[in-house]
Amino acid sequence: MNYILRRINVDVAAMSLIAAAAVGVLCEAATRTSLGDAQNARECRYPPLSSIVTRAHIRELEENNVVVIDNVLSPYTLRCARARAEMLGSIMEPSPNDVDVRQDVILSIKEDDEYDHGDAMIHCMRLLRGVPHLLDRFDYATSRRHVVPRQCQLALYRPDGGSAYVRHLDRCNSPMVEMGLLGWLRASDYRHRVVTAILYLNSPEWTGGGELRLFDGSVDDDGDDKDGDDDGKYLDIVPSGGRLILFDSSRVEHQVLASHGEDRYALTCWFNGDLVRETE
Ligand SMILES: O=C(O)CCC(=O)C(=O)O
Ligand SMILES: [Fe+2]
Repeated sequence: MNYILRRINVDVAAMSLIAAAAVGVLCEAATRTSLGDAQNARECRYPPLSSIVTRAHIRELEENNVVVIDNVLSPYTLRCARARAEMLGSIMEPSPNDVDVRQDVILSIKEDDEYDHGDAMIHCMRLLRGVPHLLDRFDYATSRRHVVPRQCQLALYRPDGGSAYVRHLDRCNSPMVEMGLLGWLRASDYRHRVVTAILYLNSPEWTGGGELRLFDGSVDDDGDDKDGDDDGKYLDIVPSGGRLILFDSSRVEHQVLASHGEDRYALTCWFNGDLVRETE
């Protein structure tokens, strides 16, 4: 009898431990976010951006799901920001994604990092982070109540012919049943992405490949199904230095092609928010 009671106690203790551990893992997943210190659009207002991103650009973003704006940096600012990116290159690391998915190295940077990024890189971060304020000001119809992360992603694709990023969507639209509860909870930051903003820090006359290939029904007009495969039509964006691209994170599938000749740098910020229309 004593033996049975002891055995039950051990089993109950073991089950309680397992349940507590499971709850702990789920709580960690549910509360995991890099947006804890994010700001609202108004707090990130950046006046120099008002002369770069216009009402017409926001209308174009609504209509085509993408807009490309060139020469947003002066040659001097671009050179300084590029120099800063190159300095950071040595401490950039592969992303936690599967190595089959992307082969770039990345670094999360923000204005108040312990090391000073210099005026040019800070200007670039402020330009990107200022975008949601203009989305609001010009009544962007696709999403609202934007959340602006403090951090931007600096990415480097080395010109090794193999560093690329497979076709993907920046917003996670996969249902819980497909991802599993844990993966789904962990992806909460990605489930609310609405707009992607990328600023390229390469030469303005870049010829090193590394195009950003956009797949999207509404950009087909300019796209060209060059290889005739079943990928459908696409639009290739050359990552020229000083080029800013905004696209709908919930709709525009894209991939990065391999570059050659030179290191390819991109600074990216993803904005979360509430989609006004549901994704199909
Ligand atoms: O660098 C680019 O052009 C796009 C990178 C990208 O798709 C991403 O980091 O999610
Ligand atoms: Fe992406």
